[in-house]
Amino acid sequence: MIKVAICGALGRMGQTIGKMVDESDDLELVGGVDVKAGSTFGVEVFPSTEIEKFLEEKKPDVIVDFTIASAAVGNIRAASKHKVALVVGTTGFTPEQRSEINSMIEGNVPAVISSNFSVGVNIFWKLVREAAKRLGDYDIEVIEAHHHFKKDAPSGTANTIIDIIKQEVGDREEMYGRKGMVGERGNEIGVHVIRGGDIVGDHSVLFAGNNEVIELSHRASDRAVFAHGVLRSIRWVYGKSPAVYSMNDVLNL
Ligand SMILES: NC(=O)C1=CN([C@@H]2O[C@H](COP(=O)(O)OP(=O)(O)OC[C@H]3O[C@@H](n4cnc5c(N)ncnc54)[C@H](O)[C@@H]3O)[C@@H](O)[C@H]2O)C=CC1
Ligand SMILES: O=C(O)C1=N[C@H](C(=O)O)C[C@H](O)C1
Repeated sequence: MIKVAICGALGRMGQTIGKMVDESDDLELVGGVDVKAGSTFGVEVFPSTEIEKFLEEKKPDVIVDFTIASAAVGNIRAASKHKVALVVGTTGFTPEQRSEINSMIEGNVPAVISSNFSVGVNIFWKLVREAAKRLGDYDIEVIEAHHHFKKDAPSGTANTIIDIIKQEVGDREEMYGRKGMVGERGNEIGVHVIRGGDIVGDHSVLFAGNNEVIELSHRASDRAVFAHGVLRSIRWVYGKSPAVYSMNDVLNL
């Protein structure tokens, strides 16, 4: 059995992942960490101030982090110090935070980091790359929509979409919305963020040219789609060599 712990255990994703781990035959949920102590699926949740005590007592094989960027950096630091493998889904990192995370992980622990653990989104990203390779002269717009409670914008998935597009078409300015007399469109990437209701996670990319538009879209209907990818990543990362990995490694894409 692989021993699993969850940082953000009492959150939306923490609860979804915890349920799936609890129901699995080969993974054991040994505990969680959250802002306040509590319990989840019959195991203890330690307060975030006691994460090192938690790691020393529960000795997980893999720790999953779905918290908030400012917290995840500290959680990853503790896991790396205690040589615990990582699966990190938290988004909203600054470039500086991402660089610090990579340096803490390299040489210490194996870690799968992804802004989106859905298999479908990882295939969607490949389709976006193929389209961007061939439609660089089209006007490109990125749209994402999420639930009322999401704290970061644009989504980590949308940021990954933008990174992929830039890798294929070259560096372009990002234009977050438009208002007033903005004049003729420039060679920017338009980015539009929708927040409302209980939208799980929708992403679209428009390639708009003369007389045609190609639209690529992905829609998540339940957080279980992310949790499935997380469990695949837990099973994959266990025993791997220390390095930063992505879902491309887990899915062999
Ligand atoms: N990569 C992916 O596939 C996905 C990523 N996410 C990302 O996961 C993160 C969490 O999303 P949700 O679960 O919806 O948020 P949430 O707000 O429901 O849960 C976050 C949890 O982390 C806890 N927390 C805050 N600081 C902490 C700390 N220092 N230590 C431990 N726990 C702490 C909060 O109390 C809360 O329970 C967000 O960044 C979101 O963008 C969400 C879904 C899928
Ligand atoms: O906060 C969420 O809910 C999600 N966040 C991730 C992101 O920021 O891309 C992944 C998914 O879209 C759900």
